[in-house]
Amino acid sequence: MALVTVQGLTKIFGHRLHPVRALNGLTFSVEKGEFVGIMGPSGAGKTTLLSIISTIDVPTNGTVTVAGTEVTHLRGDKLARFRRANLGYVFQDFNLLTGMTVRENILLPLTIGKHAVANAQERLNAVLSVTGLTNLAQRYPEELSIGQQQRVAVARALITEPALVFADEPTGALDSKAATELLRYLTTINQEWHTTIMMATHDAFTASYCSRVIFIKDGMLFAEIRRSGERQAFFDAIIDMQATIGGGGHWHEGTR
Ligand SMILES: Nc1ncnc2c1ncn2[C@@H]1O[C@H](COP(=O)(O)OP(=O)(O)OP(=O)(O)O)[C@@H](O)[C@H]1O
Repeated sequence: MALVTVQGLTKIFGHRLHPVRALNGLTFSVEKGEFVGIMGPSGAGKTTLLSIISTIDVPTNGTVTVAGTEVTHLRGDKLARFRRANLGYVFQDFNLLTGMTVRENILLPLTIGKHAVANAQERLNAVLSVTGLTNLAQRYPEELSIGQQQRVAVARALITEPALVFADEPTGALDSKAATELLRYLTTINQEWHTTIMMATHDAFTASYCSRVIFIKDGMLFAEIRRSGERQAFFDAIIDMQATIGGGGHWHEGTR
């Protein structure tokens, strides 16, 4: 069953005299339980696409349906409730609050949810465990490595048990060891918790952890490839597709 359906999505930025067509009639869907990578050369529209599916921005035309709800027209309280119930966000720069412990940062989305959550401690223990942070819960973000900080951001995204998690360049700030670690945790979350993940990335190594990669160029669907066997073979196929799609050297190619 499709968890996400994107239909004829178009986004035009800017002035009427100088419009920038960031998305140009994109149509695709994502099944429940998929781990989908969004790739494309710089300026292809990856961030714009994720922003619209994740309800941070609105399209100029087209629709996005998530878990049976058309999200493109949600506003105000309804939108806030929908996000809290269904969506989790992981950004490149983590956005952790420095004056709060790891535990407090992770629990924050539940606190914002106004009503007390009965099984908050249970959920906290589960997300700490699945992100390998159980022994670091009382630390402050500045006492953690960059990779551990990014895992706190993942744990925070998971605390509300969202069906769908968005990650925009989640390994962008990490060295290769921390990136590999994070990707293994994301894989576990996807496979054991069946959380659907949509991840924009430039990096072929990062994308090779996905089950499917959608390539966009100039705001349009260019190709998609599915992983069927070993990760290394998928990585090679992604590299080949990057070469095919071109993009004037604007890829930050994975070399790991
Ligand atoms: N707020 C905005 N106003 C005007 N143009 C914008 C805005 N946001 C994005 N764009 C343009 O839309 C196009 C797509 O941008 P987007 O950031 O989605 O691409 P991307 O694939 O994420 O690129 P990158 O890999 O470099 O982050 C680009 O041409 C960009 O300049």
